[in-house]
Amino acid sequence: MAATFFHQPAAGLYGLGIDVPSFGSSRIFGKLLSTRLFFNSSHHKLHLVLASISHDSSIESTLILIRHGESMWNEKNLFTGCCDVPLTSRGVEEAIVAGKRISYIPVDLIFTSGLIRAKMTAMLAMTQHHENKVPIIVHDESEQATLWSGVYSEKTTKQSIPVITTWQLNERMYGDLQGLNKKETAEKYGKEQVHEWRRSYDISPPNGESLEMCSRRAVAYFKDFIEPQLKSGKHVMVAAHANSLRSIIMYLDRLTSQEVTSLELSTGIPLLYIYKEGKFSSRGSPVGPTEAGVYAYTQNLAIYRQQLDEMSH
Ligand SMILES: O=C(O)[C@H](O)COP(=O)(O)O
Repeated sequence: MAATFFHQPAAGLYGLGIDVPSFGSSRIFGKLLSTRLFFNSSHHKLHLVLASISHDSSIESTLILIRHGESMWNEKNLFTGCCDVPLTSRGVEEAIVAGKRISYIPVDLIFTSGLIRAKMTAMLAMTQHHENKVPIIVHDESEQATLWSGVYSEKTTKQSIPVITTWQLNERMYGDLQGLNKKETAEKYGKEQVHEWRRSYDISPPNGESLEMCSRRAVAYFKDFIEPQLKSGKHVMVAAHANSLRSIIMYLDRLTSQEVTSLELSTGIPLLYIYKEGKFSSRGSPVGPTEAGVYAYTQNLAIYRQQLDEMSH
């Protein structure tokens, strides 16, 4: 049995992870049952999370998932994976348009990958939000980094949105394909082979991560750090990548490994989910700054929007 302590101060989460080997299994070390004990400092509550979590039926929270805008390697049609390249000017524009589309959807907390294209997308999108809160990247890589980035005004803190960056939401590691041209690679290895590397669930590109491997870290992170926030009523935006998001959507929409192969995500299109009574429901994508889309609004979102409008008049 192994116990690990972990913390995400910005998310108000401290945890003790205990891995218990499942006895009786022939692969005794192969399967682990994970128990987590969470201390949610913002709510001063201790949560023991064992397999399932009790649901507060009054809580409704929103989850926005957004793939980054066009990157400079998307434009050149290169396999990018974990290479850290910025947005093109078109990608910047996409992020701003995405921001307009979600400008009336509440955001209390932002998670991004560790890669600049996702961070840029989140920050640019938030410049359009009607609540005018300031997204601030949390630096907790060392004690000193935490100390030196302290904010000492309660009022300013209330007007801020913590942005938590984490490698677990990074794009799948594309192995030996990183930096290669997608079209040329298809010509060299055949369209079918390349399609298999790009879209199959459990086949990995040479020396890279399959979607299944990517989902093991991205979905685990989602369950351990993002879901508890939604369950406590926080509204969350996640800015990440085609494949880390495909794996999270596979989990949220309960897609099979077959169904996920045809899931494609465009750059810069925000997707909205509502968390309520222990369930996630997809509400599609908000259409624009003045229109949320027929399926997007819940009553709570409509009230939030009305309050923002009243504040600005
Ligand atoms: O990493 C990349 O090249 C893209 O962001 C995603 O690529 P894919 O569509 O080949 O999975």
